[in-house]
Amino acid sequence: MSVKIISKTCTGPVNIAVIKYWGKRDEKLILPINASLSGTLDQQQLRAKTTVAASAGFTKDRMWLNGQEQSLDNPRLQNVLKEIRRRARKRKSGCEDDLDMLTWRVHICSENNFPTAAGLASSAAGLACLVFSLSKLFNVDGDISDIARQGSGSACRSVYGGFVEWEMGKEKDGSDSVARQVASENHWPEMRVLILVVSADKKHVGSTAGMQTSVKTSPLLKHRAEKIVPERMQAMIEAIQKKDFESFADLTMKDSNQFHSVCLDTYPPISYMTDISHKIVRMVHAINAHFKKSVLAYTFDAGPNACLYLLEDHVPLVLGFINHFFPYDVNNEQYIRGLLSEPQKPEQKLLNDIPINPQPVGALQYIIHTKVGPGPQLLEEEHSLLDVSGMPTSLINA
Ligand SMILES: Nc1ncnc2c1ncn2[C@@H]1O[C@H](COP(=O)(O)OP(=O)(O)OP(=O)(O)O)[C@@H](O)[C@H]1O
Ligand SMILES: C[C@@](O)(CCOP(=O)(O)OP(=O)(O)O)CC(=O)O
Repeated sequence: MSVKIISKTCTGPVNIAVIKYWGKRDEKLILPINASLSGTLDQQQLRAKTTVAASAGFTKDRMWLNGQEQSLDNPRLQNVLKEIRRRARKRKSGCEDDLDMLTWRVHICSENNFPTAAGLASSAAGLACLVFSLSKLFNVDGDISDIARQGSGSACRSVYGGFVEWEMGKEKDGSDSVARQVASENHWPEMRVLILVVSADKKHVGSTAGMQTSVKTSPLLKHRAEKIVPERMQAMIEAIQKKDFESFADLTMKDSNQFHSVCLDTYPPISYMTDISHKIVRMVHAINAHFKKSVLAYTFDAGPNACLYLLEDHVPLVLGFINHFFPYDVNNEQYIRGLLSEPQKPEQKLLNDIPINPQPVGALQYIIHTKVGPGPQLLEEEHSLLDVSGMPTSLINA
């Protein structure tokens, strides 16, 4: 007789911060030195998908990512598993069909439908999805953002949809360093996001190591955390609540610029943005100058890729500008991915006003057109990535 397997499959979203998290006050619990705020992106375009299964028949915890077995030795993954089991035990809710699932080992299988470890926040989507899936498996309810936070700081914001704040908190045990939804994905339905992928290569300094060096060496980071971010968070929350795009955009760009200034203020310095990233910055400011107001905002994480926030009405013209300054290979049918929108060619006299030379074909690899979306989703059993024996349905990169 085969041993019973209980499993859950979920998807989890990426989030892109508009007020950046950079720096920890506690490395193990992952407690930040400042609050942060992000938009959760729609899972139609970017998502992690994870199946977690528990069975008395499994001999050890195992994990597969994008078709390859991974070690679960990683302390962050261990902390997440430990914390989920602890919470399930505490709530006495870990039992299903009167079986003590909490002593069972788990199998985890996950895949991302976008490049992993390429500055597109795969860790945030992946860890939020993992924690959400485990919470469904072990019937842990209530806020799980503090568990996701222990997997990767920014992951705590991906457990909610819409616009999400990660409160810095003050407690030593991290109990008040949690994510909170500022506005749902339905609050500002016109908000769109264009991700300009400059490079999908692995970054040379990871966020974890980069922010450790910044905390140790950057006086600007200290000033930012103490003096700048608290006010900026208030202003950003207000801008979102009022749907004031200009304020939202200005704050977003200033915060991205300050985060990258902190990186340069780090010793030795860290530079994530490339020449192409800086040309995107110039293009955005030129477009905003043309409109005589901010209609477009850039933000860059720990890599060269730009994330542009804008309102739906401006997407066609902005895509037209991007195609002019960053021309693409016309044979590349996959250049603009995601939501459909026909680029609108800007008038020549308008382009003449912008003192940027068009870049050679290939400066941008591709563009993802998406919007703000909901938090993690529970899927039906038929979507499982594990078969009836608890092994991955496909061991080839899915
Ligand atoms: N679906 C997933 N499930 C579990 N863990 C994942 C998943 N996707 C990514 N990860 C973990 O996140 C790591 C990548 O994180 P890393 O911070 O290097 O890149 P990133 O999140 O794509 O970029 P960034 O944080 O700069 O936006 C992977 O090596 C893996 O350990
Ligand atoms: C630049 C950022 O994207 C940094 C993200 O850092 P991580 O959350 O990846 O770092 P760890 O907590 O060490 O896992 C800014 C942000 O998302 O707020």
